[in-house]
Amino acid sequence: MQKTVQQEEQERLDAALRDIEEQLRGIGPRYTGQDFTEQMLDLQREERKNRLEVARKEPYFGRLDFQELPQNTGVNPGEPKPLYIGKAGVARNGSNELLVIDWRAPAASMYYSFTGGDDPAAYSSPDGDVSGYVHLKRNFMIRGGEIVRLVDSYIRGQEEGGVSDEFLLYRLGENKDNKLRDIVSTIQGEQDKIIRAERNKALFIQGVAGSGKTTVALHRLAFLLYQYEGRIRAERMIIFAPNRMFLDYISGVLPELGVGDIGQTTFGDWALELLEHSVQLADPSETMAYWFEERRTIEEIEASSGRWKGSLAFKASIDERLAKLQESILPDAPFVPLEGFTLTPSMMKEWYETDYGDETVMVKRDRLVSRIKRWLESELKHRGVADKKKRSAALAKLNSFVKRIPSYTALQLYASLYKGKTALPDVPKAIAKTTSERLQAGYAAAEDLAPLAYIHLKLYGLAKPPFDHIVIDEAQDYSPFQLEALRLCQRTPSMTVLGDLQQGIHAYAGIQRWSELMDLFADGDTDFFELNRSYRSTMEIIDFANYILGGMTGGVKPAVPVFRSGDPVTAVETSDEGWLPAVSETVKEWKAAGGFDTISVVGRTAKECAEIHRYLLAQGLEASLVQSKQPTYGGGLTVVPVYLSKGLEFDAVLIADAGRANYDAIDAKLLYVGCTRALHKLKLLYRGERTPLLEKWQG
Ligand SMILES: Nc1ncnc2c1ncn2[C@@H]1O[C@H](COP(=O)(O)OP(=O)(O)OP(=O)(O)O)[C@@H](O)[C@H]1O
Repeated sequence: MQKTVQQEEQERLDAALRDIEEQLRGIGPRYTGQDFTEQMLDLQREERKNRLEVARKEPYFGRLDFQELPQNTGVNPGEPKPLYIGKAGVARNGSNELLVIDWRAPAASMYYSFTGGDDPAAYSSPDGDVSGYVHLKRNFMIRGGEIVRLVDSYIRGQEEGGVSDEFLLYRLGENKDNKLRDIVSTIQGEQDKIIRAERNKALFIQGVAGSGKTTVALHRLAFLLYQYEGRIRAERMIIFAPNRMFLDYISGVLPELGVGDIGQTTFGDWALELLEHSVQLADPSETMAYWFEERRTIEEIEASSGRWKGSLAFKASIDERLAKLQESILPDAPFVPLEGFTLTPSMMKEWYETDYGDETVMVKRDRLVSRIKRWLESELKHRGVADKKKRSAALAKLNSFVKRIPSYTALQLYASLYKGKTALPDVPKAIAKTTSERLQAGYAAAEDLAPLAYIHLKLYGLAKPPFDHIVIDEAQDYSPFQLEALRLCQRTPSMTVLGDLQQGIHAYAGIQRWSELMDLFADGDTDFFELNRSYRSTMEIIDFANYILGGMTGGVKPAVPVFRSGDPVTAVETSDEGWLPAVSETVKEWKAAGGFDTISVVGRTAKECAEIHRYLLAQGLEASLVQSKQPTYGGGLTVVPVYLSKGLEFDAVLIADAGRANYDAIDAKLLYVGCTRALHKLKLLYRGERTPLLEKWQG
């Protein structure tokens, strides 16, 4: 009897797994001796073992049959060869022949970029461009050594010749837990272009909610490490995310891709470390409370201190102050510690400018001071000055001379911008007052950290090696000044900067246009990508979210759904008394239906969430409340303020109260963020009048 495709593939999988097991058995115990060569060999064995262990779980997820065309015409192409593509490349035991090719390898790029049709496909390899025909694209889902799903998304010469989305749709239809996952088996062409984009540029990615920005950035790191092995190091890459909970949420992806050691931080934590914790961060929940717990007007947002301090105009004032400081370092009078001893200003200038050329201003200043001290010691010795009195008079003169050479910490210089004679004339009075008081109490607000970090870097430089690559997530919330500070930590721009202007809910601190950030770089050092397809939510949810943004001006781009249909979105009115029972009933109903692993009740404010949370607990529901300083997100049933839900996703979302009192016309972005967290199910309750954003919605 003829074997089915599934049986043939299962046999091949069994053989691959046997090979992998055999190789794993062949790796002996770890070397613990002192021999350096043996230690290096041991490290290589460990790396191989890690790769094999990744492969043992799921050796591959795809197969591409490729018939390479010879470079010189007239020669017949060979037979199509199957390429099995997995998370980790594995060679056959005892040979160089590849059992599985790594998803990041040049040939594997066709698996992602090939869109069907009879024309040749191509990829770039280190030996030049390779082209040929794709005959088959097959997707597998392998669990516990068994092929549980096999889908051919392209067979040459069959049907319409396009690549089908069936496998992608199947994956998108799955439930989510409390961690973001890798997507190697279903990376889409437009995402693959970003992942494989060249290294020495600042890539800016504008992507709608759920377009895979965060996921793509993480895959890009894994790609860069593979492609530029030895030239880019994991310890010199860093990911900036908005908060600790978000970092916890994304923390699974890189290990799944076999990548470790990449720093993950928030701008605040990074800046505080750079400043050696010379200042404490004021509680960010106060800022959140100010902007989100009460109503704020557009005028208040535009006049916010965060916007002002994040601006390039403020940076220009700081640059001027730094230039003045630089000029004031060199003494213009000679140093005469004793009669007949003279150190001329021109000598000091020569040391300062020639000997310490590229160092930052305070480093140069400190070296100059040490040099003056050494000069005095050697003069005293040289001229045989033994008299104690004379020596101590000379040292006293030295002390008063060097004291006059200005010395600043970042904090001192920053504080001087707001107070006293040195205050900048153009700082708005209210900003100067609150900032000064805060700094005096030993605290900085988030908005102070970019200028502080920038000043520190300009004064003292970077104590650590520069970053090889920087990822900034939710970059629409960054000010130009923040990015400028990070730019100082790199020799060449190599960044992935991603965000969504349509989710720019921290408008009091962030940007309105990407050009505000892109203009910081030289022409040719940036690239811009747009991701408009949304993979997270069903068509119904995306259409609804697009509707919310529909009334907004300013080049809003609707998200394009993948053709995945689900339940219609509903909006239900409740009375004040019936509101909390309605929230709890909905949750109970969803739990009883059993179709969702993660459910979220999204509230407008922390206060509203606390109220809902208490009620749900009293109803015997196990719910957790997300708060602003939370380090982890546990999944299950959560109650979360809408402004903290950004970046997360849930199988089902209930917007607790979409009434007018909660979401006014200016809150479109906030409601959009809340609604686009949902994968499969979205419902809104509202008390009293509906938000004007949904006034004409026919749901
Ligand atoms: N190619 C893909 N295949 C399968 N799933 C994908 C793909 N691209 C994205 N996803 C899924 O879509 C969801 C959204 O991804 P991600 O959180 O990275 O998007 P985002 O653009 O950062 O979203 P947001 O701006 O809303 O935070 C995730 O569940 C991710 O696994």
